[in-house]
Amino acid sequence: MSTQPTLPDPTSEHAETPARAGSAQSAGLTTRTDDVRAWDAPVAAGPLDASVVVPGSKSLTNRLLVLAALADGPSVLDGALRSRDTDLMAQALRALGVDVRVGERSDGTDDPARLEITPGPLRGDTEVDCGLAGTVMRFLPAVAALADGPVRFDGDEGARVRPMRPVLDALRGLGVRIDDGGRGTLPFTVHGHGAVRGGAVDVDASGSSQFVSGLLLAAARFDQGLRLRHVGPTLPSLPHIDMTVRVLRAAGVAVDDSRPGIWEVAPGRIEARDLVVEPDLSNAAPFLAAALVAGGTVRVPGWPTATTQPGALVPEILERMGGHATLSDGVLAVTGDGTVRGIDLDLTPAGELAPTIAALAALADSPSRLRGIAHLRWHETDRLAALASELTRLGARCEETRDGLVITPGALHGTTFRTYHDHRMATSGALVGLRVPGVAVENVGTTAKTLPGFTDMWTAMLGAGPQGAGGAGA
Ligand SMILES: O=C(O)C1=C[C@@H](OP(=O)(O)O)[C@@H](O)[C@H](O)C1
Ligand SMILES: C=C(OP(=O)(O)O)C(=O)O
Repeated sequence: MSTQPTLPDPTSEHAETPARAGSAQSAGLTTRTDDVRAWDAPVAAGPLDASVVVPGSKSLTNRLLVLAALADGPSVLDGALRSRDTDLMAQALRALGVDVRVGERSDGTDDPARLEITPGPLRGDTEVDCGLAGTVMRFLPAVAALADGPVRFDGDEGARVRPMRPVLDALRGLGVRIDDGGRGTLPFTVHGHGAVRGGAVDVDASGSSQFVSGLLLAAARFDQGLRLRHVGPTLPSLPHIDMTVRVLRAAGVAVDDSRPGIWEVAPGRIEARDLVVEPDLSNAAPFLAAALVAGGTVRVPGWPTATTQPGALVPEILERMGGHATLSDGVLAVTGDGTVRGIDLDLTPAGELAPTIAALAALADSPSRLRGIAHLRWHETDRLAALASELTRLGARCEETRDGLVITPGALHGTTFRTYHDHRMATSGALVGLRVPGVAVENVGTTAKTLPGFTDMWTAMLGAGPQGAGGAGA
């Protein structure tokens, strides 16, 4: 059953996730594209009054690209996100024989947010660069298994510690040969032979919901379809799995999700569709949170009335932290008066919001506890270690628990805010910098993973540039 995201019962308990090998400081120290210069985060001069146009959802763009690549005819995506993660997805699909090109506006100029996708026979003997994108490394192995030869997967150094074993073992159970040297991580080779038998698999998705989504997305193209049962102790990011179910159904695929933790996808055609991508509500979060830190109002147009994005929880969370949120004519407005309240929050359904909420919590008038996010140890970096380290260096107290963080605000002072190649660490540093002078965000260019133009958008929000601009810059 696909539902609107809701916050869990505050009394629920969570199982432990083992510590990541290597600390946030050592994980993924180099990438091919990052700009390591620090960016002086601007301090808000007064209350905000801004509208911010947020580009398309990463999660929807990359799902819809995969489905379009597997569909029975050409599709057009409008409002698609163009960022490192989505461009890597497009590039990988091209390598697999899919025609993905940038479309045009009615006046004949290029429209970067319009992507035209024409499927072709899936080719092997090629390579996929996953960068640091969980959606690329978890969504494409099942697609590669349908190709006609070996597909070699690799990515950034930091990507080589992100878990892949549940996806690789599940595909093996469905008849696919994969070489990963026994590591259960990148790099690995999927030996596609044009078809996947399919059938029933058990998957422990407590480490990432993407293990489930990545198998469901291609499952209609398996000979027997798929029956996937989650067997782990916890299941993070359920809204992202609901999103997968929703986009599959919109493409005419029969999915049964009526039993909790079990998904059945019937074999059949994936219908080509022309679709418009919703704005990325998780990327909207730091902008809306800025209204609480600086006071004033921040508006985001194009806010969907019904969505499976976990960012749908942002208004409720920001209200609990002292803001006021209204949705009118598709515009979400968050107003604050500079007061930030501490919160006790189970973020199991929406772990990708944690860096933003943790930054807010460091500026609050009372301690906060974030729970249900043990799996963040396996995100772009070990986010629990990274947040604990950077918020502590700023002068707050931030301690890791077995499944989250306890944050006690303190007298904060400027420092270099280290970002560990994590786009959401960078936007969190910017948020703290609105109130704390002297915060320099290291490698702010890492925001290009999902939000190129972040620094221009941020300074525009503060009134120092065109409102809602998303153009050049980081
Ligand atoms: O399927 C997706 O698009 C995503 C699922 C989530 O992953 P986890 O379940 O690993 O948190 C989320 O954090 C990530 O940003 C995007
Ligand atoms: C966890 C995230 O990304 P990924 O899709 O790479 O897992 C994220 O964007 O917060």
